[in-house]
Amino acid sequence: MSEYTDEELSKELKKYFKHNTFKSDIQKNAIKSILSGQKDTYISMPTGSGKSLCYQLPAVLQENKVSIVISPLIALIKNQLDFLNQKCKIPASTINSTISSKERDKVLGDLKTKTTHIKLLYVTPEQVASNSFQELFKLLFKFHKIGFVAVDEAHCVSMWGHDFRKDYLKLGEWRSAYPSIQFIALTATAPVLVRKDIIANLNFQNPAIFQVPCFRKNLYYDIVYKNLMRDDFIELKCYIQKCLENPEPNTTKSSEKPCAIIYCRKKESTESVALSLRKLGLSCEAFHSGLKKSDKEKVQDDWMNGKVLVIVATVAFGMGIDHQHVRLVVHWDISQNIAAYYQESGRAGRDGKKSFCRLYYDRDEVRSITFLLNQDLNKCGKDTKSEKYQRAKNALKEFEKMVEHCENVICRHILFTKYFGDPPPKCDSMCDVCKDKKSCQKRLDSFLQISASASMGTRIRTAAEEADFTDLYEGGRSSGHKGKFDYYDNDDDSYDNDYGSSFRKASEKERKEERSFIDKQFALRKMNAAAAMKMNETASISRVKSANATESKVGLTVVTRENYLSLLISALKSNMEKSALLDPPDIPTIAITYKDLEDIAIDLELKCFDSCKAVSIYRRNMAKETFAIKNEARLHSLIKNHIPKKHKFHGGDYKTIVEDLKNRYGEDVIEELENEVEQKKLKKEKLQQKNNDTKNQSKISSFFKKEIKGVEDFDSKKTDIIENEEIDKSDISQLKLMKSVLEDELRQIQPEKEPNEENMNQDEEQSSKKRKADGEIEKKLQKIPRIEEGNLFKTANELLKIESNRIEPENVSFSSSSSSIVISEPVSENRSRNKKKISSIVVNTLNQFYHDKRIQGNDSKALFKAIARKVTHIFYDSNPDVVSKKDITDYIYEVFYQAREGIITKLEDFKID
Ligand SMILES: Nc1ncnc2c1ncn2[C@@H]1O[C@H](COP(=O)(O)OP(=O)(O)OP(=O)(O)O)[C@@H](O)[C@H]1O
Repeated sequence: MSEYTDEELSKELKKYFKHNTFKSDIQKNAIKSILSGQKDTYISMPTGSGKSLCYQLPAVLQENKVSIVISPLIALIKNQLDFLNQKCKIPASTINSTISSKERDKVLGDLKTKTTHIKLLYVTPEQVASNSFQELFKLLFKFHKIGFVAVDEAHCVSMWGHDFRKDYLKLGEWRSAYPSIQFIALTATAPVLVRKDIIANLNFQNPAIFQVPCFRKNLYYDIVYKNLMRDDFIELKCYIQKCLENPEPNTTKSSEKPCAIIYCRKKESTESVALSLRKLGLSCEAFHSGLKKSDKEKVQDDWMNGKVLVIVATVAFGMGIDHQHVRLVVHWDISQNIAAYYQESGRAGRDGKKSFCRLYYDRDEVRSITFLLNQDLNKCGKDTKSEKYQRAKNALKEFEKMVEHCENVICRHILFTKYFGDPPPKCDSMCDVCKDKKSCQKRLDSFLQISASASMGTRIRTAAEEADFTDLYEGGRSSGHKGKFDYYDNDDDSYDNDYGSSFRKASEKERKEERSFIDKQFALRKMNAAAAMKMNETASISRVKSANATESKVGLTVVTRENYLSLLISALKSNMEKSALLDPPDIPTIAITYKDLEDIAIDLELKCFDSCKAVSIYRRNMAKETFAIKNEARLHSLIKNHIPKKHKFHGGDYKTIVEDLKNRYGEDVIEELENEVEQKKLKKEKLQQKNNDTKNQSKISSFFKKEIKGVEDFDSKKTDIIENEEIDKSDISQLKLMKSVLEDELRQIQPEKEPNEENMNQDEEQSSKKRKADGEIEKKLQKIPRIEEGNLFKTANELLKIESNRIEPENVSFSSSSSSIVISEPVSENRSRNKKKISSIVVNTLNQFYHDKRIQGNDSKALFKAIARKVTHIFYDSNPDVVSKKDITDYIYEVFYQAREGIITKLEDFKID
């Protein structure tokens, strides 16, 4: 190919494309590099920056040669051909199914003649793979008719690209067969990983790389939390109107009118959003794959020509659509990853004028997407190395990055520069964070608080909800939280026409009545929506993982799982608060947020869910976990070892943390927190002084009330502190008491056994076997809080000694299937022996609760006995031929749990499923 001077090149640009200058130096240099014909070329530029010209101009300038352009979509090809043929009068064509056989013959004829006129031939990767194309290419290559091959949307080559296409992968092999042909890869701004993949997969050798920094300084980015919106569509409509304000309405051609795209995740949402906005008087249409072809074309044309201002579409819309005057791109639902978000939002402001990109965020959507991504991952089988698995895993990871960004207060442009490996941008207040960080933090805090209370089943109206969010509208209307009717008090005519003026004229009383009416309507709408969601999509909005698999455990519902999850979260929170009081950390642990506790709980809940086959076991496991966490005196290991997802930046030395806290919460916060820590230390000292106080509770219900109170106090932030009594190891009287309780109990529930030499020897021989079996219980019981090591085992061993005199150990064995101890002897054959075994397990398990002061009061001994007797009888009377030790211990855990929850208040309430 020939070398061109800048001047010559500019002339050609003007001649063929009517542009006076190149859009950027990168565009010009990339074109020059291609024209020099020496190297494969990688071009990465943001959407709208004129990538196509980089190959179109060099293709046009090559005499008697055709350049092949590989493009993923027929629709994209059609757009390009319309542009080239109609607007630029450049001969370009395709040979796909969209053209008639006559046209096809014409194209092939032109390509095969001595002088070829067609400059660009567009094909899909699937066509490249076809024999007919391969033959054609071979022929053209033979006669030196190939200019170069351009691979458009080259990220499709990379497994990590958001649009990966298997057929694109085959291009690398094909490319290797023609090493002398120059290849060009073009993609919108791609992350480093994708760039490396493209270059490797297309077998590029030492390519020339042209990459535009991803920062778009004319785009203003912000995030709005849906749960802070008073009325979604009214606010959305107002914002759209604000963004589409046209300072010169009379002189603007209709095709140059400012317009907007709203992206929704689902087809149904595009319809419902479009309908809602239309009802509010906005010129708006839905666009999605479910529409008839003719309807789609009409909607797209109307939008392109300015007849329709807002198009509400799924993310498939926009690829290859060249509209210069998109002033606003709204993501009504969160994007699936940063690259997609960048590309989609980047369709705004192609003309370089200030434009807006807003993302509306809520956790329900996050849950749905996470659920779907997890489902994809689960479908990939167990081969974690397979490409499918890796892609699914990566998709989940990429989505989590998006979520992390939305729940953080960091410059919105930094999200992109970091992702694409560019240096930090000079944002210059072109995002909500850089414009007003404090206000963003406030909104995020409100969002998190409301999300937390909503997921706990409560709806707390916070002061933050009353905050002023006027700035979201860049001086336009407020979102309604400041004053309910600020909507109606500004001078937006379109709104006044509907409601505003009537309000101004109305008397104060009438206004109040109307306010309350509209308030109710708003509430009703939200409630209806929520109810509908509950009925139809409980699983999809649930926080629990694998929600759709819930019914695989017969009788279990997502709602039940949600409830248990909430209790788990509440237990974690309570544990964190309690442990902080008992053992205040040197630095406040604010890095752990509600979201982190939720994450921990979700994983734990999933473990319980996955590991059990029956509902009852699930319930018991969950109860056990909750109970154990709630009563752990020290910071629970799950919290301790948790790496917070969204506050990673809290890490570092004390100085960094303090700096960060200052930035986030202002100067005063450090002093406040230090005082708080001081007070906590004092409180701890006081507590330790008090720790010998015994409580006067003689009834189960009064003891359990203590626990219930803990839950009730959760929201009011009072912490119910269970004394961390250190039981002295040499406290013989304690041991004696336990021993006497046990002996007493055993006497009550079974006839005294006469020791004889034979069974004494047997006991001796097998006592170690028995201890091993019971080791499993001990392991489980270690989870019960406030039991000092040594002390517990001392006591347990004491108890075992007594029991070993009474139990026939040969009948106690590990079951291979459940690893629980199974008493395999039929009850009918030896009922009294089985009773002993049941009672010993019951007593042994209960003992830990007793020892841990879970059974307290004036007559705790009697209470202990009563519970032991009751539980023993329940199992004995249920008369199972095979009773699992695990069943018994699980049941006891559940009894305590249910009592704490107020389900059991007296012995008669003890039942078995
Ligand atoms: N030098 C130039 N001067 C003026 N306009 C230009 C120039 N180069 C390209 N354009 C115009 O810029 C717009 C965007 O170009 P193009 O569609 O090639 O961008 P792109 O980077 O390929 O975007 P996408 O990634 O969305 O496909 C088009 O309307 C194109 O005609």
